[in-house]
Amino acid sequence: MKIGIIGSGSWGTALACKAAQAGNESWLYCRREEQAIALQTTKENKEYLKGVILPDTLTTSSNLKQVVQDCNILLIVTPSIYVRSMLQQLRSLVSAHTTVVICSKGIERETGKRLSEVANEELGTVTSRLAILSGPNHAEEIGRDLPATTVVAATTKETAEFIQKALSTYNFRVYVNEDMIGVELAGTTKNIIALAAGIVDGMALGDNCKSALLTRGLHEMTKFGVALGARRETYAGLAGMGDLIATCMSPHSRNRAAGQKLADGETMDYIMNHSNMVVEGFFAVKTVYEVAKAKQLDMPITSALYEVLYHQKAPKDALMDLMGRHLKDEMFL
Ligand SMILES: NC(=O)c1ccc[n+]([C@@H]2O[C@H](COP(=O)([O-])OP(=O)(O)OC[C@H]3O[C@@H](n4cnc5c(N)ncnc54)[C@H](O)[C@@H]3O)[C@@H](O)[C@H]2O)c1
Ligand SMILES: O=P(O)(O)OC[C@H](O)CO
Repeated sequence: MKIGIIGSGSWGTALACKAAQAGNESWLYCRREEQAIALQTTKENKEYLKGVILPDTLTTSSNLKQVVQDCNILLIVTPSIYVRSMLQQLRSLVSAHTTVVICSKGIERETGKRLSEVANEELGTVTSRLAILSGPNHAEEIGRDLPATTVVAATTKETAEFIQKALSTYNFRVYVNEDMIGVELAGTTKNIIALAAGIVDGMALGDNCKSALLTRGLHEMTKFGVALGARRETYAGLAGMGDLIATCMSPHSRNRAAGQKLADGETMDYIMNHSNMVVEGFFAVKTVYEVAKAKQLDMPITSALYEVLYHQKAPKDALMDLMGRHLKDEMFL
């Protein structure tokens, strides 16, 4: 099978390695021709996934048509802010037999739409085979072929199982889940909690505090997802709790690291302008905050982080406000 990967950052590169390892013809699209040539000749993506040797069955190209033509599966792995414009470029190249899988984690900033909704708007007249892939997946570890799992949810179970078979390897176990909304929103909202987890680490608030943040964070993620049509059970699975743990605990997480830098006194503007890597939680917090407000959902951690990131509230004041909230029943959604 031919698998095209759109986005040659760390996750796109790691997924391209997996697609090749699973026995497929793997085509990685690079926006810049010099990057495509560098990756092909050095067999390494030094900028985004240093130290991972690219397999010989992985081809890089800056020619979008060459990558997309006759693809059975197309993985979309750009940062969420570029997904719509990328899908618009793909519309004339994708055919009815192409399965399009969104692997980015986020929701559209301007509209609050899920990326699979955006994909349906942009490609729905061309293909109905749309899917989401999400889970506890640090590119650095998957690139090194450490054992990992992920979840795929699609418009039909048959489509999800098709992707499952195409991408699974002896060390990469792909599960399917019927809840597209939950898989997608869990992957988006865990980045918000990961930013907060980095602040907790940076302020040395301790393990009790961090585990409280993760637990109450999962509660808040679930509340948001269920209000938007997700299934509660999804949040106890790999795309929910699994990814929350991976992102909040890992030294690889860019979201967690950004939170830690904030606690160390760097500004969010500085952090965003001094990294070539995407910090999705920064965008997600604003959009999720606005959607939650419109739906009158009480999202205290998201709201606190929104104040810290967008209105320069001091993290210690946000913490005091969270701890001083009215006392309540733990399970009340
Ligand atoms: N890195 C991971 O471990 C990981 C794992 C799972 C999901 N994701 C998700 O995958 C998505 C991509 O993240 P990443 O980590 O691969 O990216 P990255 O941070 O490693 O790299 C940034 C990417 O943005 C691309 N880019 C920059 N400007 C662009 C533009 N104008 N148009 C299109 N692309 C542009 C760059 O080419 C590069 O591919 C994100 O939504 C992220 O949350 C990442
Ligand atoms: O490095 P982060 O924080 O973008 O997280 C990467 C993945 O989403 C972890 O599953």
